[in-house]
Amino acid sequence: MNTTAIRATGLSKEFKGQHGSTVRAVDGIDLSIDAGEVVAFLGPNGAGKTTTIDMILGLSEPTSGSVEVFGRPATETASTGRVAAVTQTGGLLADYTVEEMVRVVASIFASGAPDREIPDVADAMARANITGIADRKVSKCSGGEQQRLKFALALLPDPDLIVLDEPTAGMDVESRRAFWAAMRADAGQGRTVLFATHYLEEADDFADRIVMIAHGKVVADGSADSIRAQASGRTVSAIIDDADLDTVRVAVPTLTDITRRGGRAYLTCADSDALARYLLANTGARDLEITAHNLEDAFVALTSDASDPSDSAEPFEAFERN
Ligand SMILES: Nc1ncnc2c1ncn2[C@@H]1O[C@H](COP(=O)(O)OP(=O)(O)OP(=O)(O)O)[C@@H](O)[C@H]1O
Repeated sequence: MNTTAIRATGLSKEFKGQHGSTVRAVDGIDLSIDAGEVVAFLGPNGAGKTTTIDMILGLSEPTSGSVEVFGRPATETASTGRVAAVTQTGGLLADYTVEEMVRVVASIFASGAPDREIPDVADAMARANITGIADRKVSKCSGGEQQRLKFALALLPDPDLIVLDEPTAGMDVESRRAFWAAMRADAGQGRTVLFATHYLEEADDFADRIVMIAHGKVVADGSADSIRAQASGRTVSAIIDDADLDTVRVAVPTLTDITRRGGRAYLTCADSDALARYLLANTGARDLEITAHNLEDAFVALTSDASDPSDSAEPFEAFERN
């Protein structure tokens, strides 16, 4: 049986805005995350990711609704050492070396909870891939190295849940890759991982499940593949003549788009299987190809559906692979 790591019910958070207005940063989120899942919170700027994460970490209280972590209110679980966080900024001492920093935090853990196992400094450093920079001053570490150091610190209490708020924001491609390589090496060992990101490919590459958030609401939830399909179906392309295309238009009312490019027709439809069957059985269409829309298409479609016209949130950031 799966254990539930995080359960949010009607989770909402309001802030006071300018001129007495109210900002509803999180707007009725229902979410259940099982222990061992690796989940990405994907959403544009201002979507409500950080506000939700802060409530999961017990750093702020919901205005309404609730969030439980391992079956207890998030604010209680926060003090148990079962949850650790990697934040974007702060938390490091510039004059220490990397290893000194890890040892200091490990000793704080050891003295604060004598009944817990003594943190294994060497193991946390190896997992976060910072053993090779053990003697480097924190102030001399790149942004990516500092994030890996924070990751090592987060691993010290051997938490059951690790929460990362845009851990690779502002990193170059190499640093981002090294960070995720360290994360990946640690995943798959039963730890629950929740990370917020703007980067579509990061969510696609690393998460088992993507929870897409826009305007404080969950607009899609599933594997990257299911979100691609959910957003706008699939495209069926084929070599087909105009007369056959006319019959398809009439016979398949769920067709949403037809374009012609380079001798092929591209047909978009919610039920690509039914469309393909029709084309093969009733027309002279040949060389059929069915392609899922990419995650960027899905992201734009889903977040713009939930959009507030007065809001000018950036859509997303592309992720450079090379
Ligand atoms: N302390 C606060 N006071 C007032 N408004 C706030 C506060 N914190 C967040 N907000 C607003 O709540 C909304 C959600 O913000 P949040 O930081 O959770 O989004 P986000 O998805 O994490 O964005 P980003 O990707 O830019 O970090 C935004 O409109 C933001 O301006």
